[in-house]
Amino acid sequence: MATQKSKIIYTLTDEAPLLATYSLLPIIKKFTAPAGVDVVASDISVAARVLAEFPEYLSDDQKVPNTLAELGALTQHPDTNIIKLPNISASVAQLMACVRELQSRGYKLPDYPEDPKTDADKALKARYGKCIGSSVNPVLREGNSDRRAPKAVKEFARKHPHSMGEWSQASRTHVSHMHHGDFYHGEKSMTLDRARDVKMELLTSSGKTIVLKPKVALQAGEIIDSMFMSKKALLEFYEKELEDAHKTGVMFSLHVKATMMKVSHPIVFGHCVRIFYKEAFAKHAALFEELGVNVNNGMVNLYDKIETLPASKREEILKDLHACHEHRPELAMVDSAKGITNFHSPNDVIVDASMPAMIRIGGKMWGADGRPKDAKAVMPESTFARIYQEMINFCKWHGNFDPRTMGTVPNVGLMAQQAEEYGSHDKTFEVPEAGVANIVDLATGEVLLTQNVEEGDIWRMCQVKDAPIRDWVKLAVTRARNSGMPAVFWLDPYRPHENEVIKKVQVYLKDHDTNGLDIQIMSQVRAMRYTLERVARGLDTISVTGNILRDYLTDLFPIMELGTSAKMLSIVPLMAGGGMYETGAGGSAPKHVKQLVEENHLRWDSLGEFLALAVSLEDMGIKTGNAKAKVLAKTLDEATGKLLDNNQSPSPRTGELDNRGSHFYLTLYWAQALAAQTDDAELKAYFTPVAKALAENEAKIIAELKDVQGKEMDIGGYYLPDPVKTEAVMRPSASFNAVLASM
Ligand SMILES: NC(=O)C1=CN([C@@H]2O[C@H](COP(=O)(O)OP(=O)(O)OC[C@H]3O[C@@H](n4cnc5c(N)ncnc54)[C@H](OP(=O)(O)O)[C@@H]3O)[C@@H](O)[C@H]2O)C=CC1
Ligand SMILES: O=C(O)CCC(=O)C(=O)O
Ligand SMILES: [Mg+2]
Repeated sequence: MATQKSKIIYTLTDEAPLLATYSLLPIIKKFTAPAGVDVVASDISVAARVLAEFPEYLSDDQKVPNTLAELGALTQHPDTNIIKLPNISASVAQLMACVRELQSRGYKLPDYPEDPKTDADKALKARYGKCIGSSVNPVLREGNSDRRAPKAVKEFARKHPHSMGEWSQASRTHVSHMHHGDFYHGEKSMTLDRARDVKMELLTSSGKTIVLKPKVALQAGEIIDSMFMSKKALLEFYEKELEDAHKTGVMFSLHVKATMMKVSHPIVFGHCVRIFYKEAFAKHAALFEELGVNVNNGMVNLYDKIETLPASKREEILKDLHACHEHRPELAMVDSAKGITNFHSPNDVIVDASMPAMIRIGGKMWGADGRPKDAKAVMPESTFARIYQEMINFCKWHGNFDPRTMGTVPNVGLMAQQAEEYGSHDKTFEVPEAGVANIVDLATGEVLLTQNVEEGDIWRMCQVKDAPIRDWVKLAVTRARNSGMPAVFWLDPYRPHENEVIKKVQVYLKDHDTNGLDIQIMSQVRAMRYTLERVARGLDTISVTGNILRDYLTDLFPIMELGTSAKMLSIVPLMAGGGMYETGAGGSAPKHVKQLVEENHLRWDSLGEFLALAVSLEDMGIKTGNAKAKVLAKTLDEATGKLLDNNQSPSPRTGELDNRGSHFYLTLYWAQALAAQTDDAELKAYFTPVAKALAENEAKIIAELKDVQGKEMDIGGYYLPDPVKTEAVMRPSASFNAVLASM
């Protein structure tokens, strides 16, 4: 058994990245073994997390360890080296589908109690709640984020530009956000003078005290914020924007981040759906209540619930819903062929990926007729929505970006220890009664931050600890120094939270030698404008941002520059000294699974995995003095470069080279690079015959990989695919398997 020092943990996740792993991981294991590096798989899929949560319902042979908790603990160990692939951040609908699948496979899990009445059901729902939304990344991300396009990838995009839509100056596409009553406008923030335990409590107008969060332990120097979104202001905002879109004939498109903001954004989403279908919801209020309809989980929830009704009642409801469309704007579609709108599920349209996709094609979303159309992109919370409007303004004036010439925008993101809004879901509450919402020192009774709130407002507390900010500033200076690029902190002095952050940044910058570096602080909109003026001139600029903008910008710029964020290098230097290497900056591409199952073609690009593995091996080589690991890293990078040069990344079209074919070419080039290098004679000797065998069998292997395509495939499950069936599908070339087996 390898020690922690020579171990790389490779996560098994969900959907397309999991399928790709069935093909890639066996290859990686064969290549790393001669360097004494053990690559071990660790299952953190949504299915595995559900099973780990409910051992008492399972037979002994069905029980699985809580691998996520184990990995979380390992992030605190200096030798830890994790390669993390994207995983599903499940909506309620996805969780329920996963549970149903597991039940059908003989796992006697309890049903998910959507509308719990008893205490037992409430407890069950809370346990399932741990598996919903973004519940993996915050546990593993015990460091800040360094995401960038590697040079070879950027060069490739310059030489082979992806398609970009036209931006017309007459485009009516725009962003709509709230101008009052949202989290931005009432925010209060402070830096803690000393460590304190606090509680979050509501003193209601009727005289009750409701403790919403009994205890949060805060550290000295930590920044905390108290903010709320007014329900009244939100509803007025939706009404106004729906009216505006209808009157002006522009399509309505709602963009939220219900995965990460798993408590607040489903509520924000649900209000929009209920206002859109106001009349139908009013007419059927009692019935919907009885059925437990909850459109915070999307219209899919309503459609599922009414399934149980007699056909005539169901038809009446559908007719009434339909009638609402008459006086409402056209809705953007997620799948126009299937009639699935933007309101179907809160996780279908996720801000970070959906806004760049829209901007990339010239400011269009898909209409019900399957055509791209101008849209009103509705993002209620104004804090970060404004950056998109700024980019749209720029595109309308200057036209779309040109991947051949545009500069690059790497990101250094404040992420560690559940920083800022993305760590706030356990401190987010829908206010049950009007009153005063206080954050109170438990020991002294001092009220630290106070807000006046009304029934239905969403109140939350955010935290960011001092050490992560210090580490983030250091990472920014290091990246600016190593890249020679100017670095801009995107921080808004008018926003109380960011004003506190600015004070710290100014102090911590002094800890470093910044001589000759160009480091500035600008509010988001100015930072966007400044960065875009440089981007258009081919100049590079590091964005140094908080956690939300880290997420947003690391899809936004890569999608413009590279056509996808899957090609990003995404490093998390763990604060305890280890490393986590994320693969790309995108998600798990659910559409890709469908194509594999229907046509046996997997268009997932594993470039993110190749890049992550190379830095993971390099890091291990440096930290443990394993020279062979360094050689593996260097040759892997050469192989990746060659794969790009030869344009052998997966094609989206069935019948052409797919994920498995690109894995073959990577294997061939990696073996050839190892055979050609002279730094390590043993590796050279080991890989020379492998390279020869792979090259000799190239035509046969590629033919075998191509021949299987075009037919339906069975992988035995979606959330828990059958390992034997999936391996057979993902490793279909007998000739390739034979070469690997001979190693
Ligand atoms: N780090 C993480 O764990 C993350 C997880 N997620 C999760 O992923 C799921 C899907 O999220 P979504 O917002 O749709 O974002 P995705 O990034 O999964 O999908 C957007 C589109 O990007 C393209 N894409 C992404 N990765 C690749 C790749 N490696 N190769 C080729 N194309 C790629 C695909 O385009 P095309 O269809 O044109 O091929 C895909 O449809 C959700 O459950 C979400 O929570 C999201 C972001 C990060
Ligand atoms: O954890 C998630 O839900 C998504 C993460 C994400 O989008 C990102 O880190 O870029
Ligand atoms: Mg993201």
